[in-house]
Amino acid sequence: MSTGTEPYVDDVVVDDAGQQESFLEVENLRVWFGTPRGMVRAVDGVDLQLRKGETLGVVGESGSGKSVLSRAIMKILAPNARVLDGSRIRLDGVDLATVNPKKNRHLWGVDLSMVFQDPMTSLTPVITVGKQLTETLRYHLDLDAKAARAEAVRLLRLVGIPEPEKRFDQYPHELSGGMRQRVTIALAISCSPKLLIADEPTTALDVTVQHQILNLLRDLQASSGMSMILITHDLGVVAGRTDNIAVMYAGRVVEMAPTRRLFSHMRHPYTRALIDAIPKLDHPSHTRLASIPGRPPTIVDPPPGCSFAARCPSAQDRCTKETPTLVTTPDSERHSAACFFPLGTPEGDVARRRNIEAGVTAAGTPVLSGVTV
Ligand SMILES: Nc1ncnc2c1ncn2[C@@H]1O[C@H](COP(=O)(O)OP(=O)(O)OP(=O)(O)O)[C@@H](O)[C@H]1O
Repeated sequence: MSTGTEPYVDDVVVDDAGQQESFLEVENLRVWFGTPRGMVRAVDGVDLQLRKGETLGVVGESGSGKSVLSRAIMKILAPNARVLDGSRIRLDGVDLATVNPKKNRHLWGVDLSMVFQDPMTSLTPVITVGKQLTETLRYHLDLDAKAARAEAVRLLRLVGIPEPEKRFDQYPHELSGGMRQRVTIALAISCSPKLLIADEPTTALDVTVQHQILNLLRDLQASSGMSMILITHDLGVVAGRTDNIAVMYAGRVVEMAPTRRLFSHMRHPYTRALIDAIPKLDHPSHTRLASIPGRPPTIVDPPPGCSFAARCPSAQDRCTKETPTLVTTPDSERHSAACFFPLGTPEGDVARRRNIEAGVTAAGTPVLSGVTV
């Protein structure tokens, strides 16, 4: 596995072609939750960009803030959430903080749409599949009953539901889990959203159905040109299906890069640990992330320093005192990492080698056996 710094020809081409404006811009987003234990810093200074028609994968362990990030973009945060001053989310040039509650209904469905892990979150159990679709279509697109029915059947067919006329009159519980998720996708795309957020859309499904649903999302994205954020624990899911990947850890993005580049030139030791934990890279779409030794840090009043320092084989004294920010890599302006000792740099390689030889990091934590330079 190369962690060298030489630029990839493909990546340079992507960079050159990538001068178009960002469609979604998230800037210094901080979402904290008031709890009896203190302030939970679920999202703590996230910067992201997504261009029109692109798919961004957001990957990280449980609790890293992926869902809170997507809910902040959708403006559906829990009541105890506090979005801190200075946070900014712009969609197609519009600052979402300036969209008033009345206009949120237009935002949901027409501009932004979401597919959740559990289809029953988005489907109402006591209303037929067809009625749920036609109500959405009539509300947002002002279609009459006949046109809405025809469009609903077309959408059910588009998402691969057999005998859509028959399914139209069925209730969600009469469908399999995979079919229910197809219905939620039909609902989510019914008003041609500009951005679709799919939050762990296949976690509740068996492997074969997972593939079908992910491929369906990919095909719909490609044919419609919408932008998509695919949130997952599963690096295999994002490996073949995204343009860029953002790796999240403890409420922050610690690395962001074009997908191929992230796998070949990862800079952050956490990204490397995630990739190393995959048993078979040649079959990534079947592979779930293995857990990384140690536990993510507390996000209630976190100590100073890099949040990954206690688990990081490259950690130095500095990492426990100062918090690294995302810095663009010298060889690709679309690749950034938040690390004082990035992989593939002389200082990063020296730090890692020294720690491995000593068996302990300068931050005082043991380096586990099996970790390589
Ligand atoms: N309403 C809330 N009140 C307090 N803490 C919350 C609330 N919602 C989320 N959190 C906390 O915010 C952190 C980030 O949660 P989030 O659901 O975004 O993680 P995630 O990366 O999506 O994890 P998973 O993959 O398990 O869903 C977690 O520590 C979670 O417990």
